[in-house]
Amino acid sequence: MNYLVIENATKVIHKKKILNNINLSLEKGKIYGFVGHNGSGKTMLFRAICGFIKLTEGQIHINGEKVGKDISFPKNTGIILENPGFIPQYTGFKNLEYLASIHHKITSSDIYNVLDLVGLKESADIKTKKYSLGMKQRLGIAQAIMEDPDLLIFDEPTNALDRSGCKMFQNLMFQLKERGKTILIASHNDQEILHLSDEIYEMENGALSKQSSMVH
Ligand SMILES: Nc1ncnc2c1ncn2[C@@H]1O[C@H](COP(=O)(O)OP(=O)(O)OP(=O)(O)O)[C@@H](O)[C@H]1O
Repeated sequence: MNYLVIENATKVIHKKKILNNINLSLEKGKIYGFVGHNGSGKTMLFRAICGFIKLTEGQIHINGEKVGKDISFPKNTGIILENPGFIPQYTGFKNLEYLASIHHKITSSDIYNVLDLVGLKESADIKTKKYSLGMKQRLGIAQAIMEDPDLLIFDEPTNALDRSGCKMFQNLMFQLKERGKTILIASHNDQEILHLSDEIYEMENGALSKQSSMVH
């Protein structure tokens, strides 16, 4: 069974088809790249997968469970949609500790480890109001992966990241893929998408226009 199955996903807002009959079947342990012009519907598709919007037609199943019916939001999912927001007067560590207190899955040392992984070890105890854009993005990546989710959804994950940050992200993605995670990435960085993806989907006017397979 495929891990993530999207059938006839359509979203109409003000009579405009923002998502237009999208059908996709995605497997575990692969990285899927999504490309397309500004406004082509990548973020909206990711929002639908995350259960943040209700589809006008169609359905999405994750690990056999229907989003919006069996589950409101997909369990076990790490998400970056737009620029991650954090509590400015909390340190990087405390922001993650606060978010981790929702599920009680991970310990303080897990949080320090993940901060180390994204290159924020030295900045763990600095308030996020003093973080640069790229540091906040690294913290967003840390937050998305910290509870070791099976599904990862990244919208423009390397925005504002420097070269070492992009490299860190790519290495992390390959490691997570090796461990059987399903990863969706939308990006305008063609090189990055080509390098990372097993399959690339192109979106145009809310529809999937093309698919190309890559072999690593
Ligand atoms: N809340 C909203 N209400 C109405 N229309 C919206 C809303 N949010 C987005 N849209 C429209 O949905 C379409 C798809 O937007 P979306 O953000 O999914 O594009 P995208 O492919 O992620 O673009 P980008 O590359 O700029 O991130 C656009 O035409 C946008 O104007």
